[in-house]
Amino acid sequence: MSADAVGGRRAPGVVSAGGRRIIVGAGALGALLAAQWTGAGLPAVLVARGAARDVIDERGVLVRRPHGDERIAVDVVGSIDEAEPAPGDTVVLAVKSQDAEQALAALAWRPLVSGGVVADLPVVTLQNGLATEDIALRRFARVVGVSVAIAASHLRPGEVVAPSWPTLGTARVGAVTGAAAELEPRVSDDLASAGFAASVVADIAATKRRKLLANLRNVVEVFDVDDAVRDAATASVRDEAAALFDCLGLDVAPAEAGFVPVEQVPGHVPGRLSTWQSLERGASVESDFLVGELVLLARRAGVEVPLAEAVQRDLGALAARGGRPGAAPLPSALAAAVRGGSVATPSAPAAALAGATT
Ligand SMILES: NC(=O)C1=CN([C@@H]2O[C@H](COP(=O)(O)OP(=O)(O)OC[C@H]3O[C@@H](n4cnc5c(N)ncnc54)[C@H](OP(=O)(O)O)[C@@H]3O)[C@@H](O)[C@H]2O)C=CC1
Ligand SMILES: CC(C)(CO)C(=O)C(=O)O
Repeated sequence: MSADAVGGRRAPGVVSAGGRRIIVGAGALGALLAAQWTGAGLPAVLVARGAARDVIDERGVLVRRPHGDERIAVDVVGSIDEAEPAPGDTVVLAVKSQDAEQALAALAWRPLVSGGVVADLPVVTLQNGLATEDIALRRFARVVGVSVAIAASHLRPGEVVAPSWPTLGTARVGAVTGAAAELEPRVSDDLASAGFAASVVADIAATKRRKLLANLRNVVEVFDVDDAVRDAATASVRDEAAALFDCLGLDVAPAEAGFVPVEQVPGHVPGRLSTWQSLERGASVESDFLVGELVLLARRAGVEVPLAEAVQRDLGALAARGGRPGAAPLPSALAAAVRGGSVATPSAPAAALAGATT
């Protein structure tokens, strides 16, 4: 830990040369990163809200690992101003995509302790989907995107299951514009210090498109499906998405070999991804920025993605009525595609995106 930081909180009047990681959002990734960085001696402060803030303030972050539970005291505050942001710090955005706009709007123009505003700092965007980098760029000149793969689970305030050890997951890092290019190695090193297999990639947007294809399981598994139907349905939506990217000429990074090994943690049911976790907690879901991102791209281009549309619609409606995972059947268009075994082909022309699934 740097000499000028107490926990992650800044000692009065002192600006850290290395800066602090100001993590916004105390869920699966944010609470875990705060715990990992604090444990590794890197200055970090967690901006949390609601019950998470109170629980973490009182008891620290409980990280549940394959070899046992660990409670790590972290510096937690309730607002960006309490974090006393200063030049040299880095903002790490760990909210879901649907909360990115309000979170960044609330902090961007707050003052730094020795002049300037928070938007002068670099921001690291950890979100799945494709939208957050542009949301950040609207206010921050230096944006570094990160695509994280980790089988983390967060169902209770202040508690994260991290079922892989000693490597927690993977992190692919890329500046969104040239203005942030020099930050890439440090952000990658930071994530390595937090226990991730981290590396810099040439095209973070292409990497996030690949991750979005993986995340289509997130939005399918919340319906009432067994494993076989889930996998077949995910493949159908994924093929439609891949065809869309292809048709729009959008690069998709090559697939990586799966997860780092996932081990057992007592009481934890593996394989329930972050959208499932949000629904289970009764929280808002990210689906408008996952499958909904595909719908947006398709509508802009005047093509149809009926499977993506059906999933977005039925999942949105499920969440809006406070439904829990499994409380809705697979959308009928998707069920029909699974029964018929029909999928879009990656090279399908625009018009065929709709036809291929009927
Ligand atoms: N979970 C995982 O394993 C993985 C997640 N990701 C991605 O990482 C991103 C973060 O996901 P995850 O950590 O799972 O999300 P979580 O829902 O677990 O955590 C997000 C946290 O941010 C809080 N929050 C929202 N807005 C604010 C705000 N304005 N100020 C302070 N806190 C705020 C939420 O509070 P509240 O609870 O009050 O809403 C919640 O605690 C997502 O884009 C996700 O897709 C990527 C890879 C793996
Ligand atoms: C698919 C997975 C687990 C990979 O990190 C993920 O991104 C999520 O849960 O949202």
